[in-house]
Amino acid sequence: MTDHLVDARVPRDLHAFIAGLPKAELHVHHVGSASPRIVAELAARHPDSKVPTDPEALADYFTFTDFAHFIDVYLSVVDLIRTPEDVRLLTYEVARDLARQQVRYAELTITPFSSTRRGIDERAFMAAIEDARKAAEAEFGTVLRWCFDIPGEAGLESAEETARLATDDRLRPEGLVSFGLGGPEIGVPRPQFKPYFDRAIAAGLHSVPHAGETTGPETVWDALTHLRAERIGHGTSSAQDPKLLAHLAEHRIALEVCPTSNIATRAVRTLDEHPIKEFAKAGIIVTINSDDPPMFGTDLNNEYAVAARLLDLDERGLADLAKNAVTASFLDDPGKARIAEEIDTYTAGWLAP
Ligand SMILES: O=C(O)c1cccc(C(=O)CC[C@H]2O[C@@H](n3cnc4c(=O)[nH]cnc43)[C@H](O)[C@@H]2O)c1
Ligand SMILES: [Zn+2]
Repeated sequence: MTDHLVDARVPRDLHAFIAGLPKAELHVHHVGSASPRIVAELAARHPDSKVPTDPEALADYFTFTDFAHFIDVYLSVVDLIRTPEDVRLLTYEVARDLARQQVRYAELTITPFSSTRRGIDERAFMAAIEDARKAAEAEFGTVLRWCFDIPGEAGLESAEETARLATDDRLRPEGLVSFGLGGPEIGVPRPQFKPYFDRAIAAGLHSVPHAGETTGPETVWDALTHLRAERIGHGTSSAQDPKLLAHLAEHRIALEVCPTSNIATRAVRTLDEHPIKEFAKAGIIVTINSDDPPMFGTDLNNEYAVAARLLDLDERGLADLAKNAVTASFLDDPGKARIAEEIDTYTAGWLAP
């Protein structure tokens, strides 16, 4: 963890505990996880890009005035990824960064439409991510699975293309487990995507749309009722609707909470105003995630430290958060048991007198 991420309000030894804690991450974006080094390297290959080629300059470039600005910047990085080798390099390096944080399992959200529409051959794209996934598992021990998401603002053409890539047995990658919906929520009503989620669910994929990130609780209800969401990306505005909080808790619909993301995109004003405490009080399964870590000046370990401060957690509380992510994941049962056991063993060893 780089020093600027260490929250001085969290005891140093809790940061050390977090750094070694085996973790799972369920809400982290492929392109959004490109490190400043990788982004700068890709930008240097494409001088026509407005993306800085100096990693140090990226911190300013990754400062957003609002969510729409974030999407613009995000797409400028998407534009840098133009070949299957770019895709493989990015994916492998993201896995390396996850492994460095003791992430044993991650569901990486990928937007294939954004790459195929920019000219990357669909079969070469799938081969690139699968090569990187297998290499990462062999070399880092980190298990990756994919979520393919629809960039909702790109409309039903992108929904059709994403559903085709996710359900055609000749194309869908072995690591694909879920189907999502990303991008701006404002002006992008969820119900229109029902046919595409129905196709994905019929093909055995799990539904995990973003909702309630930049719009109200009705978007979360729509994701639940029309898209049959099993988990919700962010779900931040759920805190405005006590009936929704109770529903999420009763039906064990986990929230993929990304605290710093919500501050960086101005969806939430300050961390102390983040509704994560309301979620925990309501008995909702809270998972902690970094979303687009380099873009938001954070990493997963820092997000656990933020959660420790906001929820006043000790080591056992942090271990429970990590196990929430394992429980809510789409990893097979033996894999879940293995990581949960690792978390318990690590925590017991840390707390042993
Ligand atoms: O690829 C295109 O051509 C395109 C055209 C119009 C709109 C879009 C998008 O909106 C892409 C959004 C992109 O952002 C990803 N993302 C990353 N972090 C978040 C988040 O916190 N909330 C919502 N979306 C996020 C998402 O996965 C899409 O790939 C693209
Ligand atoms: Zn996201």
